[in-house]
Formats: sequence, C-alpha cells, structure tokens
Amino acid sequence: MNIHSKRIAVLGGGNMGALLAKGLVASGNYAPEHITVTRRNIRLLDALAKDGFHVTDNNKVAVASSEIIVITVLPQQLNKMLDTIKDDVDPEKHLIVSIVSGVSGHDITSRIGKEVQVVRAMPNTAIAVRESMTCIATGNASKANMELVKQLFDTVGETIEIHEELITSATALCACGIAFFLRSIRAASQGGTEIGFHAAEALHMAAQTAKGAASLLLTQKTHPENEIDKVTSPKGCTIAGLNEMEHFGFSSALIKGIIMSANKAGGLYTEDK
Ligand SMILES: NC(=O)C1=CN([C@@H]2O[C@H](COP(=O)(O)OP(=O)(O)OC[C@H]3O[C@@H](n4cnc5c(N)ncnc54)[C@H](O)[C@@H]3O)[C@@H](O)[C@H]2O)C=CC1
Ligand SMILES: O=C(O)[C@@H]1CCC=N1
Repeated sequence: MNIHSKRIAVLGGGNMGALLAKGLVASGNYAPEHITVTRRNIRLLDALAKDGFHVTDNNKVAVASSEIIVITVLPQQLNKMLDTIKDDVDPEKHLIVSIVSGVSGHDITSRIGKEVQVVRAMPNTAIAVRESMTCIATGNASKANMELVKQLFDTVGETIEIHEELITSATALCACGIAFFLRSIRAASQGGTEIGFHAAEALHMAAQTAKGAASLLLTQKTHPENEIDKVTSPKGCTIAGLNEMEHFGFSSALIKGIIMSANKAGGLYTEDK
C-alpha cells in the first residue's frame, strides 16, 4: 500500500504539527486536502486553511476521516487528547504515529484501551526544509506499516529505524540537536562580529561554514577528526582556536547537554501524569 494515497490527521497543529503538514505538501507527494490538522484554537490554523488543508478543533472528526493519525501534542496534553478520540480509534483502520517525546507506544495503547499499531517518530524542525533526521521505532507495528511511516518521513528528510528504547536518545541527539547546532552557529557568528563582520554577514558566513562541515562528513563519510586534521596547520591558528575552546569545555559542554536532554526527555510524560 502506498502511503501517499492515505488520509492523514495531524492532531495538535503547533510548531511540529504545522511544519510536518507543510513539509509533506512541499515534498509534492501529498495534497493538502488529504491532510486534516487540528488545534484547540483553529483561528491559529487560518494560514493552513488558506493553503487548502482541512482544519478543525474536533479531533474525533479528524480521526474519523483519516487512516494515519499523527499525534503532535505536548506530552502533558496527551492523555486529555487521547481520551477524546479513544472511542473513534479503530485498530483495523488506523495507524498511529506519535512524535510525542517520552511517551511509549504502550503508554498510548494503554490509554486508548485498544491494541492499535503505534509507530514512534522523532523528527526535527528541519522538516520545514525537508532536511529532518527522523528516527522511527515501534513495539507493535507491522513491517509494512513501518515501511509506510518511513515513506512518509523520507519525504521530509532522512529516516532511520531504531529500537524503541533508543528513541529518547534520538530525541536528545536529533530533535534537541537542531537547537544545539543552531546555538553553536549563533556563537560563531558573535565571534565573527567581534572580529570585524556585520552581524548578518557573520551569521550567513557561519551558517554556510557549518553546512560545509556537515556536508563533508555526509558526502565523504569521513570522521570529523580526519577533516579537522586537514584544517589544523602546524603551529597554526586553527589548532590554537580549537585548543582554547576545549580548555573552556566545548566538547564536554555538548556531551553533558545531550545527556541532560536525554534524561529530561525520558521523564517528560511521567513527570506530568
Ligand atoms: N519542537 C520540536 O522540535 C520537536 C517536538 N517534538 C514533540 O512534538 C510535540 C509537539 O511539540 P511542539 O510542536 O514543539 O509543541 P506545540 O506546543 O507548538 O504544539 C502542540 C500543539 O498541540 C495543540 N493541542 C494541545 N492539545 C490539543 C488537543 N486536545 N487537540 C488539538 N490540539 C491540541 C496545542 O494547542 C499546540 O498548538 C511534543 O510532544 C514534542 O515533544 C518532537 C520532535 C521535535
Ligand atoms: O524541547 C522539547 O521538549 C521538544 C522535544 C524535542 C525537541 N523539542
């Protein structure tokens, strides 16, 4: 079965829900009229409605008219939302895709009270430019449904399948990771401004340099240190700058931040229950 022919309900049209809906249409593989986006205040979905998406504040209506249910509410909003749709979820018809951090597939089926297939997906905000690193995992979905979900997220970036117990780690590394890399680009641009470039110019230069660094690794499949070795001339300015950063804990700060995010992500649902 081809996922492009299926109707999709995106329950919770906030940042990620709206970005995902728009990204799917931007891929050219989905028509907006096949996607229903919900939000409690639907006036905030006016722009999506103008673009041809169905919008509603009624999750039951969205579920009834779709085969794929993508859950994009916050962990602390999930139970209330699931309680409103559980009577309408049909395990024979529906596949649930949840991007909600810290919530297992089992948490969802328990709350709904039905053994519906659930795939967890962890995309990042780069779905807006179809460059997401999305990890998918499941405890009970069929291979065919995993393939359907992979097809869906492949249209907005790259998708890999991982074990469900690693999805919290993927949240920290890839979903939160976007913010970590953005902050490092901003910091680089601030350094650039201090040494002579206008802020906008420095930001553009830093962002393109970061893109170049990522592209080197993705296209050459080399290790970062191999690429770093090519930049660091003996007694040169690169190694001087790098070592200064390491004296201030650059690598350590990133590692500690990622571990902190993973710990926090793992508890997002239970701490609000
Ligand atoms: N922001 C990100 O980069 C990522 C977020 N996630 C996960 O995605 C989920 C959404 O995150 P964001 O988009 O950042 O949050 P958000 O707060 O922007 O979006 C949640 C939306 O759900 C709506 N909502 C809440 N209850 C509802 C209900 N009963 N019916 C319909 N709509 C309802 C809210 O009004 C809001 O617009 C979270 O669970 C988060 O852990 C996952 C990967 C990346
Ligand atoms: O900050 C958060 O909790 C969400 C989950 C991953 C990215 N944003």
